[in-house]
Amino acid sequence: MSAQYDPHASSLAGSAEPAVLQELYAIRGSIDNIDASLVYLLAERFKFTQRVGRLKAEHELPPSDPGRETAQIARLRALAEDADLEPEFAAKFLNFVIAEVIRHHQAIAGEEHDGQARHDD
Ligand SMILES: C=C(O[C@@H]1C=C(C(=O)O)C=C[C@H]1O)C(=O)O
Repeated sequence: MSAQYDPHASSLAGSAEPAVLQELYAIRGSIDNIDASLVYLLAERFKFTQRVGRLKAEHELPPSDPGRETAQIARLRALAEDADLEPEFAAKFLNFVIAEVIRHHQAIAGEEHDGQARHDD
């Protein structure tokens, strides 16, 4: 955790009663915990997708898999509906993450290709 992080950083400090601010900070403590979990979860997801990227590059498979993506987006939309989360938001979020993963896979494939080209020299 960053040593400089101030959990009470706010532009609202002078605008509300101390009791209101106390409640706000308490709620924000949980928001902070969730945000930290999201970062750890995303980091772990990217570790796995990097493995997929290396596997695909080794076997000359394309970086993206549209069939898999369509199924995942449909699944996430349904989960979001059950969880009372905007399905459109869930789909946008997953698409955003997948686009980044595909960029990584393209980079890994490029490195693999460069490595092979050097090896063939
Ligand atoms: C991770 C993969 O590669 C890409 C990224 C995906 C993802 O981030 O979930 C899904 C499909 C692929 O377009 C995969 O094929 O499993």
